[in-house]
Amino acid sequence: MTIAIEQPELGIEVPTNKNITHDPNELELEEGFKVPEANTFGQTFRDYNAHSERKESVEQFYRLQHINQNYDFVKKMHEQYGKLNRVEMSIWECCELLNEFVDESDPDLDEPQIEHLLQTAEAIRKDHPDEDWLHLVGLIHDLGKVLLHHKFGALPQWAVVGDTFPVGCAFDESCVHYKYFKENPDYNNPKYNTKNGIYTEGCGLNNVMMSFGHDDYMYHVAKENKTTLPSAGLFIIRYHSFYPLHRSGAYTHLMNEEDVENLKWLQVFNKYDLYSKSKVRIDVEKVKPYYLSLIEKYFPAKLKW
Ligand SMILES: O[C@H]1[C@H](O)[C@@H](O)[C@H](O)[C@@H](O)[C@H]1O
Ligand SMILES: [Fe+2]
Ligand SMILES: [Fe+2]
Repeated sequence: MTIAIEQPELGIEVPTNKNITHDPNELELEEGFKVPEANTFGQTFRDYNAHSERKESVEQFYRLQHINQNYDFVKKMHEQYGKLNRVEMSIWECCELLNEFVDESDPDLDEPQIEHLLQTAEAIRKDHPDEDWLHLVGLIHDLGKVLLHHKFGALPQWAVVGDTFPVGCAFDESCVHYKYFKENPDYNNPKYNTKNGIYTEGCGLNNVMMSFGHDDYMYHVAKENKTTLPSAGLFIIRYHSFYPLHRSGAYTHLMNEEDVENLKWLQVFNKYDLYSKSKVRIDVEKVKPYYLSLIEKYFPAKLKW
């Protein structure tokens, strides 16, 4: 059974001066979550053109992602990874497997993924203490990155992380490092390179095939293992990397009414996913009992992955 939740009142929450803390390494959780002015490298968040030690490697990541993620590739990956016949494990075991990975697409973070999961979840918990389902979504939203692990065939980073976008219709110019799509075989394919491509206006995101990666995979894992998370929670997991939509407002012509409602929660979530990235460590052992209780509430003890 899926648990019903109320809609949030606000859409996007932009950083305001009132909430800014001046030390980027300080994750201030005392009086609500404060949006930092800069990331750990002293740059604005998600500035893909800023000169930083990660700029070149992040750009090379997007080059490969944009060349390789086409309609046929995504279809093939759904067939291979949709079966969930690789591993049986609990949600917490998966969190621990992520310990060794650093996301090569991320200009704002070079910490192991488990830190990011807890930082996101704890920041949400501070501001929305009663939405326990949203705390859990914070903890699990990036678990699909386990596809990088050798137990899952050690997929290349371009098949797992980075922003996502629909395949089967034209790539939108708001995508990060858009220029590299010109080398994608779908770019010149008339079947796939018009505004709607193979889709129809208002068809609903559920009918749109997204580039393959950790979002869609984790959505599938949660759904097939019969989570009781509300539909907004599943929507957040599935589309949290779809920045062209939730940040730039592209592809809205493909949404239906349900998507419009769910998008409000995704925009609440995004603030914590993005701006909680920092060098401040969370004491895992201290918060673990709380998260284990949430996992027990919303998931079976073992899941098929
Ligand atoms: O680099 C990041 C990272 O891979 C995140 O997990 C993803 O959700 C973002 O969209 C992406 O920009
Ligand atoms: Fe993510
Ligand atoms: Fe994340």
